[in-house]
Amino acid sequence: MRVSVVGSGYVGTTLAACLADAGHDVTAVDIDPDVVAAINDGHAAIHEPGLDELLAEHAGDRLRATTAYDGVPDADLTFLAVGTPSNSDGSIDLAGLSAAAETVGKAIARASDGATGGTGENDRHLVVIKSTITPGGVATIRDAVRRGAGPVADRVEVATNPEFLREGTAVADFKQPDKVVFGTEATWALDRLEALYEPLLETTDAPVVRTDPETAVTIKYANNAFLASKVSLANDLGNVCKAFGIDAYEVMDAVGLDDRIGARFLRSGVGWGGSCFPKDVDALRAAAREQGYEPAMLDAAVAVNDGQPERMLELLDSHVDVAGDRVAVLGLAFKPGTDDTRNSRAIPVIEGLLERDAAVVGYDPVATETMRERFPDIEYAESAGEAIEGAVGALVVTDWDEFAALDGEFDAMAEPVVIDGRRIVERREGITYEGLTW
Ligand SMILES: NC(=O)C1=CN([C@@H]2O[C@H](COP(=O)(O)OP(=O)(O)OC[C@H]3O[C@@H](n4cnc5c(N)ncnc54)[C@H](O)[C@@H]3O)[C@@H](O)[C@H]2O)C=CC1
Ligand SMILES: O=C(O)[C@H]1O[C@H](OP(=O)(O)OP(=O)(O)OC[C@H]2O[C@@H](n3ccc(=O)[nH]c3=O)[C@H](O)[C@@H]2O)[C@H](O)[C@@H](O)[C@@H]1O
Repeated sequence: MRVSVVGSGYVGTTLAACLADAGHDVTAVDIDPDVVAAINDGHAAIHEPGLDELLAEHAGDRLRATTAYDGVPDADLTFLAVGTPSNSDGSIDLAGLSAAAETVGKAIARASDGATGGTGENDRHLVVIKSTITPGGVATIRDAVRRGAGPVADRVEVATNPEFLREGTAVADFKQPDKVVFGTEATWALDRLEALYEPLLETTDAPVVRTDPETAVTIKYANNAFLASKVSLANDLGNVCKAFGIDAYEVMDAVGLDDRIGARFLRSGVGWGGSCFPKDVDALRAAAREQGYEPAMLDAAVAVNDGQPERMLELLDSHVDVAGDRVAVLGLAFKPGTDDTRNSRAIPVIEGLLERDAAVVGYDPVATETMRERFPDIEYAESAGEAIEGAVGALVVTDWDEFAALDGEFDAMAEPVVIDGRRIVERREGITYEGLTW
């Protein structure tokens, strides 16, 4: 099938590359010429394991990138995968997505040249919202597409198909999803979505949920809200464990054996960050409040999460006064496997250290440059060993595997105080080790 994907970030590029890999003919559209050039060159503008290999294989063949929307009218489906950032009150900002939606509509209208006839399947256009939007946003985006399409608006259908991939494992998650959700009430649109996904679903047992567009996007929010709250509950329980000197990991490993609970997303520590959990939980809270409901559990999940970085800093304070001294922050990305630092827990940790007048040195295997934009004045090291050399404290914020291998490097610390926010460094002789919840 012919597919256009508008927006080539973490989701759009993964979607475009995986659909090309599944045999479809894909055009990736982005307003950023550097992103487009990178894809056409066979690599991604972002760090995502497995993505460069797919782009190298398919770019220039079944996958092309462009800043133009010319390919949209000929596509069987057009995905919208543009970002939906937060407004200051937590609600989502649909401006970018609406602009892209309207441009898609205009491209369809231009190609139709004002013709309004034809109700056959091939005269219809299917626009699929991949971006995460609240239920009320579906009508906003549908209106934007139809406004752009003008005289041919009634030939354009808008469906939703929320995405559940995680950064760092995006390609694997897209190819082996836990579920696929289609949100449309038009039979022909559902048929097209099913035909598109057929080669992907052949290789998985993933169940398909078919529902209306608004329910589909609500499933996405409920999913993220549940996972974020699950981690927050693990953190709340973890803080209780720490108060009793009990290892929260031993406790939660056992709790996770109950399959009503499940073993995943029970890792306590410095909390959740990233471009999605914080944004999506806030958007759902804002949307609920707008409807007159205060979502107490979600409010609490955020409050627990916001408290974890400060707990980490207080543990450091209990061992050493860092004013004027070097302190290493190990890990800047919001999770391992990505260069994304959006809402990384490293941000409040660095801010807290700067408030304490520490000389902060950050290290991350891939996310240094993105963090440098936010904190241009702190020092950045080339390795974890270099970062901790001469430091009076090391705060572990991201669970990169390489931190587990640190050993003799700790000998070069001025004071070997290690506060581990991710349970990645092992307790050992010669260092003062504190786990956040163990
Ligand atoms: N990052 C993730 O792991 C996941 C993100 N999502 C959702 O998917 C959406 C996209 O997220 P990301 O890929 O992380 O965003 P991103 O910020 O990485 O990428 C968005 C891309 O859209 C482009 N863009 C902006 N306006 C455009 C326009 N008018 N026309 C064409 N391109 C345009 C930007 O240049 C950028 O390359 C968001 O709604 C997000 O909540 C959903 C599941 C997972
Ligand atoms: O909507 C989205 O964009 C995506 O958000 C999350 O994916 P992502 O943010 O990429 O990464 P996660 O693996 O979920 O981690 C999120 C944060 O939670 C933290 N986390 C996760 C699991 C855990 O047990 N403990 C924990 O602290 C991670 O360190 C990270 O900071 C969801 O897991 C995806 O299903 C969803 O598609």
